[in-house]
Amino acid sequence: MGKRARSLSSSPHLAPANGATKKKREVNFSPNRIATAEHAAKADASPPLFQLVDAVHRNVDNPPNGECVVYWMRMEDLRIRDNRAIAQASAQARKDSVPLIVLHVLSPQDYIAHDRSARKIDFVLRNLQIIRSRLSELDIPLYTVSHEPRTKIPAFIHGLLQQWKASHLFANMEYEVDELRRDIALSGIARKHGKVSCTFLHDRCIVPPGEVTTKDGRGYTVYSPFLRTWKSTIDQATSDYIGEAPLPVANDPAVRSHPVYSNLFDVEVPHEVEGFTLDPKVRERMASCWPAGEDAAHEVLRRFLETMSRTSHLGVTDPLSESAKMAKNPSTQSRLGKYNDQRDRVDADTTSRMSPYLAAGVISARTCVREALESCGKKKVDISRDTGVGRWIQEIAWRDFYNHILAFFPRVSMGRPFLEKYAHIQWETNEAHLQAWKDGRTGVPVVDAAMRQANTMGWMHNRGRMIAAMYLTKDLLIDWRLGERYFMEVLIDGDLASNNGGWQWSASTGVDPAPYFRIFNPYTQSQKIDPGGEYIRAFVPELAKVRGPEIHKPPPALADKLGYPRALVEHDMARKQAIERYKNIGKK
Ligand SMILES: Cc1cc2nc3c(=O)[nH]c(=O)nc-3n(C[C@H](O)[C@H](O)[C@H](O)COP(=O)(O)OP(=O)(O)OC[C@H]3O[C@@H](n4cnc5c(N)ncnc54)[C@H](O)[C@@H]3O)c2cc1C
Repeated sequence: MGKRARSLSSSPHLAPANGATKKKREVNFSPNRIATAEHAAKADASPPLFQLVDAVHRNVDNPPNGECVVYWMRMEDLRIRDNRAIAQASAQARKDSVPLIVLHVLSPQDYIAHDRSARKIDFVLRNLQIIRSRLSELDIPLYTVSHEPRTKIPAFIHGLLQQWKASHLFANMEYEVDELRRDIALSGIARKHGKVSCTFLHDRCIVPPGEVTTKDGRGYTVYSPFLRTWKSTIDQATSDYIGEAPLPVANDPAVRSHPVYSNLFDVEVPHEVEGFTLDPKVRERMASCWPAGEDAAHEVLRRFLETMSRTSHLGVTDPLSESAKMAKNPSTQSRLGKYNDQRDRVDADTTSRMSPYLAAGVISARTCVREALESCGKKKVDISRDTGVGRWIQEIAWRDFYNHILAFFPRVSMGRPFLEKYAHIQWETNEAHLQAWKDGRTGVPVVDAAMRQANTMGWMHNRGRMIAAMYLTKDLLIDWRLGERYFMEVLIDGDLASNNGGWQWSASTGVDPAPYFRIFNPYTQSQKIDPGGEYIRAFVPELAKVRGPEIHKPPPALADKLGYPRALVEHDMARKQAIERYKNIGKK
């Protein structure tokens, strides 16, 4: 984050709904939340990604012989398969006939600065535990270490590299401002000492930021032309963009008796990080809804590609619990095959639910696209609006798009609206309304079902996210950043680029946003995405017995009788007020 101009006010600690057992750790650390317009403009003028790319070009070319190669696995990188940095690190280690060491740094201050949810940290640890044992089978140690303060991480890493006599470090890039600046700092230290070559690779997106640009080299800010160029870029070298990176090769088992490296095998992955402890019941529920590990991620994907959707799986379920029904013709009948028509329905598992795995890098976006195309017998990337696979790949392209925005316009990760003119909208500061929204007690059933789905599962359907976000920002006129932060605190798939993109779209402050005057009517949305009310009944038990259209908008007398809250605001009035507020920026 950049220097703070002001911080956001909201409830001082995590809402209990997210399962964190206590207030975030008592550390003397208060990250800056909102940069000034000047700092944001400065970052946009010289995006740190391009400084890092430049630093990589000025890397130490021929480092002195070392005794190991290090791969630094980040929290969005939690896999061994199809991972470019570990593949290159392994190739370098083989070339130099030295062992490969894998490093993971837990950084609690970064978790606080980025509003990481305790659920996400738990998911990271669960995945690391599996990775550790997989790597151990290859005689590769995974060394997990916690470090504070976060500003000292570059020097700390460099110290470790020296201690281990490493010649090379490889890592996949993270596109958030703080992380880019951290890597630039490490590159600088390494160059100054001249002993270690640090290589940062593009791996998160299908097409790296910087490769899909307008004719004059700028980042696209509208999705449709981005998508067309994205596809034509991939078509020029499909296997380069979606081909699989090789697996790492096993170390010589002699590494287990090395005086220094042998000890690294003994270091276990912790079961929790202080301040991010989950209530045991929530932990169990998260582990059941989101089983960790690459095998689980691949199986979740396989089922999406080959099996039919289930109404029994609209909510809290183990995605691998019962055998899903195989589609006779997967390319038209599977969840992928029907994605084009069914993706907006919230009353079954119509979408892939891959987001926690993609956000933590438990599976690569390349693998998802490759396997989706293979399942339909396609060789070229399909982005057609008329096929399930085409529509689904368009969603993966949205993920790329928002990452490109993050890289080209760092302001969005500095708490600033993409459209600076909206910085001065006068938001309401109604704590009771904000809390009701968080708790799923707004009195609008579809909004409440969506929020309770997030609170219970750590995940929400895309339509639910759009409706809940639009409701907070337009009906309640509450600052989108408070919603953005709450989603990060409660979701297991919290991802800065997609979350910020989604919030700024809903608040009409972002790239290619919903125009401010086109405000969702949550009641008509509800009828479209949950026509029979199954989704609402699953998450809002007060309404479990309501049948017919009243489920979408219970009359006040019925709501009172059932102990369900009355609507906080009247939608038509709220809509008019929001349009006025957006038209007259700065005025209440
Ligand atoms: C307000 C708001 C907040 C959001 N916050 C997040 C977030 O923190 N993390 C996150 O991963 N996604 C976020 N999204 C995007 C989207 O809602 C989720 O990616 C999607 O619901 C995940 O479900 P799925 O895996 O079944 O998606 P599918 O429909 O199966 O799509 C496949 C994948 O494509 C990507 N994708 C799909 N839709 C989008 C989108 N609109 N923008 C970017 N990528 C997309 C995701 O990686 C997803 O897993 C947000 C959207 C909104 C409107």
